[in-house]
Amino acid sequence: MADKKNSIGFLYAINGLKEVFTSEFNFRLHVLSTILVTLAGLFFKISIMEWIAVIVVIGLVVSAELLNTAVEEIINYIKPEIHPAAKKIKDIAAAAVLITSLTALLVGILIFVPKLF
Ligand SMILES: Nc1ncnc2c1ncn2[C@@H]1O[C@H](COP(=O)(O)OP(=O)(O)OP(=O)(O)O)[C@@H](O)[C@H]1O
Repeated sequence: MADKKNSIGFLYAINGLKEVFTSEFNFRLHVLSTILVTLAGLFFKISIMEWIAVIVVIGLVVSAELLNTAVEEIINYIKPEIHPAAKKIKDIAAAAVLITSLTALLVGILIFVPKLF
C-alpha cells in the first residue's frame, strides 16, 4: 500500500519535471549545462570529491529552479494582477536561483580552470 503511494508520488514528481522542462527555457538551459559539465567531468577524469561537489551544486541549481517555477505558478494563480508583493516574492525566488547558479559557477571554475592550464 505504502509502496503504491510512493510510486504514485514518484509519477507526480516526474510529471512536474516534464511540465517544467517543456515550459521553462531556463530549466532546459540548466539540463544542457548539466550534460556539458558531466561530459567535461568524464573528459578531465575529475576525482570522486570533485564529482561530489559537481553533483551537489547541480542538484541545488535544478532544485532552486524547480522551486522558483513553483513560486511563480503560485503567484500567477493567486495574484495574477500586478502587485508589489507579487514582485517582491518572485524577485526573492529568482535571487535563490541566481545565488545557487553563481555557487555552481564558482565550483566549476575551481575544478575545471586548473585542468585547462
Ligand atoms: N504580478 C506581478 N506583479 C508585479 N511584478 C511582477 C508580477 N509578475 C512578475 N513580476 C515581475 O517580473 C519579473 C519576472 O516575472 P515572471 O513571472 O515573468 O518570471 P520570469 O523570471 O520571467 O520567469 P521564467 O522563469 O518563466 O522566465 C518578476 O521577478 C517580477 O519582478
